[in-house]
Amino acid sequence: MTNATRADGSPERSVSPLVDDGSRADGVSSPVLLDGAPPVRPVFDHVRAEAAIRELLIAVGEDVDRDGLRETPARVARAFAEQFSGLYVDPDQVLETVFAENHSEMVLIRDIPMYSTCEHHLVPFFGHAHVGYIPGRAGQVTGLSKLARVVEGYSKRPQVQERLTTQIADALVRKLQPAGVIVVIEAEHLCMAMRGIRKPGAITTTSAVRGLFQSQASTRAEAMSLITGR
Ligand SMILES: Nc1nc2c(ncn2[C@@H]2O[C@H](COP(=O)(O)OP(=O)(O)OP(=O)(O)O)[C@@H](O)[C@H]2O)c(=O)[nH]1
Ligand SMILES: [Zn+2]
Repeated sequence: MTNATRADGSPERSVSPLVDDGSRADGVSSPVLLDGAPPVRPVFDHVRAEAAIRELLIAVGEDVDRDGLRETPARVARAFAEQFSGLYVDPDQVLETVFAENHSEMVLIRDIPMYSTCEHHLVPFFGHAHVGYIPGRAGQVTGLSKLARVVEGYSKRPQVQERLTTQIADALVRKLQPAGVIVVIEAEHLCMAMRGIRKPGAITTTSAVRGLFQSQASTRAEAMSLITGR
């Protein structure tokens, strides 16, 4: 990865920001921090994950050699690799697919199912993402599935809901140069439901608005009425 800087002195993104730039002395590749994004590793270390899960089961007092648990470390490692698969892709790259449709009105996908992992407790938070944008002057739109793919790429990481919401909005701004972006996420956090404060059913709503959705209350209200169905 290059360490170039922009004219204003801020760090330049490398062309392929998910490329790692070296290894630590212990042979573990070093994470790369990208503008506040979580550390990005080039590959999931299955061997290490399996060993760690085995240790965790021993720590809780389980017999890791009993029938039901023998395959569990490998299974959980595979499950974690899937849960955190967004660390190994660049969600922005899917937004390279654009069409010149000369469409200048709002495009909004409501109720995109979303599953992520709370980075504080490593348990799921899940719900729905609503993602909308107003094409920029060029009138370019992206593929509808690509909006859901961006949600997928950023949610399959250790996350907090606020950062997830912001990252999706900022990716759309970066790649589509739209006139406006709105992202709303509604989610239930299992760390608040199954443990701790134990409030199942409590829904957290976060939003990130950019451009016209930020500057025009009527545009934001129109999007919100489409999102809430009211
Ligand atoms: N802002 C924000 N907080 C989150 C999110 N997910 C989990 N949390 C909170 O992170 C906090 C971590 O608090 P700590 O006091 O460090 O951890 P804890 O002792 O396990 O806290 P409790 O959950 O209150 O038992 C908790 O208040 C969680 O509810 C998120 O997406 N956004
Ligand atoms: Zn949590």
